[in-house]
Amino acid sequence: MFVEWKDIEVNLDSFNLKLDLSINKGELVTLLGPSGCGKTTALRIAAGFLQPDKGDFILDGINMNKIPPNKRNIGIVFQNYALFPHLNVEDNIGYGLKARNIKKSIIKDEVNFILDSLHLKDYNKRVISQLSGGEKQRVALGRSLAIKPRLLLLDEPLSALDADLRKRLRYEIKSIQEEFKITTLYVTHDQEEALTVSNRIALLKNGRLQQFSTPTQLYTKPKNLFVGKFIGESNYIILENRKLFFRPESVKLGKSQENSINFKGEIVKSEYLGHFSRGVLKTKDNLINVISYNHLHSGEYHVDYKDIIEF
Ligand SMILES: Nc1ncnc2c1ncn2[C@@H]1O[C@H](COP(=O)(O)OP(=O)(O)OP(=O)(O)O)[C@@H](O)[C@H]1O
Repeated sequence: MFVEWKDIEVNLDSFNLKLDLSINKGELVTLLGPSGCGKTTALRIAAGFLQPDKGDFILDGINMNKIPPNKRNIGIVFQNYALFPHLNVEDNIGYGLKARNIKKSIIKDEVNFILDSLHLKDYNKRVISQLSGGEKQRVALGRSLAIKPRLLLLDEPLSALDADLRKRLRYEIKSIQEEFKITTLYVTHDQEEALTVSNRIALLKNGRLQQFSTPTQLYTKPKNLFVGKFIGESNYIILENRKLFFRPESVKLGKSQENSINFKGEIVKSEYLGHFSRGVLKTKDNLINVISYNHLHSGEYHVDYKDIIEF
């Protein structure tokens, strides 16, 4: 394992985090979960801003517990940029290299390479105050990449940006992360962001890891109801004393003969969204969310057993 939170325990006033988590080299892992679940706490342990009460944080085989933040060679990007306003773009990106007394000509080449990768070619002399939010965030990313960190920590890096820009930048972050092959811990409370950028997602609730798996596994094979409901849309109904969980897209039109549960009902709510429709099917006992590529209408529906999880 390249990065490891090993038997970590943190006790804050009214919060307790227990964490065992590891990241492979070159992997992007997202910490996801509702507000207050402990995402930032886990990240602060990695950065060295917080000492765990128990356990070890290990990076590349070395126990980091006693190593101060500035000696860990970890890059961090926060949501609020934290750039130096009095320095231009190239000096911001080259800052960490200059502090390491690296030759000017080497810094220049490195900064240009990074600017190129971040689609910020020729931005060298631009002043920070005149950049857009997205550009500032790319410069912040560039500054962390320049020091060739062993681990990159991204703490809600896109939350200060508008929805469109967030979508564009998350793809950019992913492709840069892959290009630089940089091991990354990404913290977000946005499930869509987590699903699109991650190799694996660690979903936390109240300081406990609920599931650690690929986005597909998390969506299709949630280990408990919390995970199932947190990711995507879902149905959870009780039928003949059985608690059944299934996704709206698993509800299919028509009656099925075998290995499925049949419903008969009326579509009481329906939205046409172009390439698909979303609606609510009212049966005798339940309201069931339905998503379909066809227009929705009242009648017989079924869900195959293979698409149902019993919790
Ligand atoms: N220094 C501290 N002293 C006491 N309690 C703290 C401290 N820092 C954080 N907490 C508490 O620990 C819990 C977890 O906080 P944390 O910031 O890790 O959550 P989070 O998952 O990052 O939430 P958010 O998405 O809102 O940022 C919260 O209940 C918070 O109030």
